[in-house]
Amino acid sequence: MSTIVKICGLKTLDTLDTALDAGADMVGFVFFPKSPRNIGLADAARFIAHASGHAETVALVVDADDASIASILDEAKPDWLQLHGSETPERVAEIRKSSGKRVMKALPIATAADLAAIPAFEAVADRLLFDAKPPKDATRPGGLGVPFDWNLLHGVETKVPFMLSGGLDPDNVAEALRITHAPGVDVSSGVERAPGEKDPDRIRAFIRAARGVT
Ligand SMILES: O=C(O)c1ccccc1N[C@@H]1O[C@H](COP(=O)(O)O)[C@@H](O)[C@H]1O
Repeated sequence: MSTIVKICGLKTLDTLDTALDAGADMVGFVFFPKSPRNIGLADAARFIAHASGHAETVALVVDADDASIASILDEAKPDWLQLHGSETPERVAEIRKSSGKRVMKALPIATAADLAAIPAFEAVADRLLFDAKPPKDATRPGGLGVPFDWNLLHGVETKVPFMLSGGLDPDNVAEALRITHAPGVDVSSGVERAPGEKDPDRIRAFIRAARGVT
């Protein structure tokens, strides 16, 4: 089956169109003010409406409260919520139930011990996202362009599908897929020319490489 590809942190209609035309399965919009990819509700609503029917749309939030989630759902209407903070399994279950949306929970990975979180989260999420654990002084929990040791995922089986992220780019995604057999990949920094500024050529190259087309 073809690898699911998500391009995250889109902020312009042009780069959204590049991702859609290149065949992205999922497109992500970041609702986190400290991120260089943070997007306003009005733009997100416009872009999500534009992408609807062409790719699944994802709203990325970090430890968001109920009111913030409600306004994203009301105005932007994404298909998925990506929970990229330190949400507990109970909070993930609550958000999934109250939103009625599919929920992807990001799990920070640095060592094999971090995989112990899988059972609690696979019971409450529709999809897991394995991302590199951020350094303690990081200003955001993801989107840092840093990979983790993909060999940690060797032989890992999950009850719900998972995606791989963290420092992926057009040059390393094929190797990451070879090692992890991930059903899907998610990228942000690796398809940018500067933080928050997507590069159309890199978006196209990433999708080609993830699909095994060079
Ligand atoms: O992209 C961001 O700025 C971001 C902010 C806060 C949480 C997550 C964020 N991005 C997600 O992080 C991973 C890895 O990104 P990268 O490819 O290493 O830059 C990815 O899932 C993004 O969706």
